[in-house]
Amino acid sequence: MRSIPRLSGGEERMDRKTGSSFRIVFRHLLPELRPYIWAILFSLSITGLVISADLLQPLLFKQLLDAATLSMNYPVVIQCLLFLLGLVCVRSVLSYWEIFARSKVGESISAQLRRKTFEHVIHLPLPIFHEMEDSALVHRIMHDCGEVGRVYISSKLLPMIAQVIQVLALIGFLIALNWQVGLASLLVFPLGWLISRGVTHRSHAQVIRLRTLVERGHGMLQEIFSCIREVRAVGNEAGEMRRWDNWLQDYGRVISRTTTQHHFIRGTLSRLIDWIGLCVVFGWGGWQLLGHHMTVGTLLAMSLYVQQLYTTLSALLSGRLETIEVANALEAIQNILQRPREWPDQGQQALPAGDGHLEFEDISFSYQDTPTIKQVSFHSAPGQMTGIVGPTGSGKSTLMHLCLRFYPVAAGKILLDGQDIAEIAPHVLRQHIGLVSQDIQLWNTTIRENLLYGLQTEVPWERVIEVCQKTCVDAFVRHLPQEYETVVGSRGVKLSGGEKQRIALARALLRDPKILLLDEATSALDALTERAITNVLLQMGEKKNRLLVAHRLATVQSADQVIVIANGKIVEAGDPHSLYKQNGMYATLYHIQKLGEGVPPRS
Ligand SMILES: Nc1ncnc2c1ncn2[C@@H]1O[C@H](COP(=O)(O)OP(=O)(O)OP(=O)(O)O)[C@@H](O)[C@H]1O
Repeated sequence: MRSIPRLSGGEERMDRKTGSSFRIVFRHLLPELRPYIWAILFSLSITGLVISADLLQPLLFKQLLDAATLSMNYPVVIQCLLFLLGLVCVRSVLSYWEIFARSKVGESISAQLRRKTFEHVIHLPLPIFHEMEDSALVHRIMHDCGEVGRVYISSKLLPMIAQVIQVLALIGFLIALNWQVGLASLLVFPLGWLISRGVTHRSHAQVIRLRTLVERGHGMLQEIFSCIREVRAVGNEAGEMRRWDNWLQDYGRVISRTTTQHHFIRGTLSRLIDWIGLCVVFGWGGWQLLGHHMTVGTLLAMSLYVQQLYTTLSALLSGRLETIEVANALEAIQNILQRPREWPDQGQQALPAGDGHLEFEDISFSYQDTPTIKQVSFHSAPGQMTGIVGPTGSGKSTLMHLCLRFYPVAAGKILLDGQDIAEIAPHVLRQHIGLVSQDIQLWNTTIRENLLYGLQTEVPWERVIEVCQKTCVDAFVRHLPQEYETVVGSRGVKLSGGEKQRIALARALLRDPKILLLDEATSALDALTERAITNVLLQMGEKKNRLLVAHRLATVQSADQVIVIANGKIVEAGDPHSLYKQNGMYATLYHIQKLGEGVPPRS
């Protein structure tokens, strides 16, 4: 049997993270960066110009001060001042374009990653959606992909490349101006690097914990808001508040530690190194100045270079934390992208010729390791209505889902017009099977758009109205202020259960499928509406193959055959009348439901 792949949760994934974050980032990011190579080069060349302006500035100050203090050459002073003013203006313009180019690359990569991940996720097999929280998938696509492109690439990675070049150039300038003072000022760097390494190492665990916490917080909120009726109904607002308070406490603890460490590296530590560096320059430089081995201009230029150097270095060092974060985000995205898709376009691209003859041949299926369907065999022909009844949890819905290839069968075959459905491409198969499931999902849009959702061909509006009249949709829609343009709310919250069922039924019929699968599709309807809809289903008798799961035996009274399932096995099968006469499970269910107070169904 094909096993259903497991997708590990956030915590599990974080714990097994090893190796250098930089290696992970580069391995996963290089292929994403390739299409933007020209934009990146453009951005880097502008950054190069900005850095050149920054490097030129202390030299101009040196020139200015030396001209003023040594030779009293005021025209040179004025020239230097004007040049400095021009340089600041040019640098500002360049800086705008630098940020623009970087943001463009970052945003484009975020969009590309989001598209790729969404495209992959939407094709993942259903079991993955059962195992993974929706909020985790949303977090991957919205937060992680954004973090990688918008935050990391545009604000960290591209500047980091430039910063490395800038550091090398600054060291060169310092040594060129005065190699002894220059080298001495660099001695502070290893100290800063060691401290930052220690802090970063400790921060790693915090960063991982923070990510997991944020994801859990999103999941909790999503769950509470989507179950708000249940929360209200049992009056558990205070309980949810306590849950949320606990989360806030945990989050507060971790975020304050992470932020402190982050600011410690960025602020305190960098300022400390900065100060020590300046002390070295001014101490030794001042000494040299007194001995006339250095000019005031050189001392000022060196102090400005040292400041630039340590600001750049601290930015580089703090980038390590973001690199850890983004490595985690990239691993999480890869974890999804590596999952195999749902039988990618495998199988025949056309249905076999036929009217929709369905045959279950010795089907068995398990969710994980729990056998759910056990050697089920039956067939249903076009024009037939097959009722499927049985105790709750016996596997009725699962049978419907197997028809749609939501899961692969473990043993046996389901044949559609003689062709094993495992050989038909899922999207082709599903175009010809209409499903109305127990758990009806409507989109937060108009009734009209919900009715037309997913239709591959244009359907005339008259046909839509005709179907809506038959399925009793039109009757209630006409009473709504905006009729078919009424927005139904999130998951159809503004409609009653029965109204949602009618819309779902109309939507399935509009697809004009060969096979119609109705899983408790009329359970929320009143007896009169249910009868009206059952009549419609009966009228479709000449063409369609209809499978009807129902708890109310009245729903399957007119079925051509009824399959009774218990514990994943067929225990009885036949037409309703003969089943009743067998005095087995069907008859027991029948009596329990007191259908007609013991009057047998029509023969
Ligand atoms: N995604 C899933 N993962 C694991 N087990 C599942 C999953 N879906 C259903 N099951 C289990 O499989 C069994 C059959 O479920 P199924 O929904 O097919 O029953 P059913 O007969 O349609 O029930 P009901 O009449 O209550 O709708 C149940 O025991 C259920 O708990």
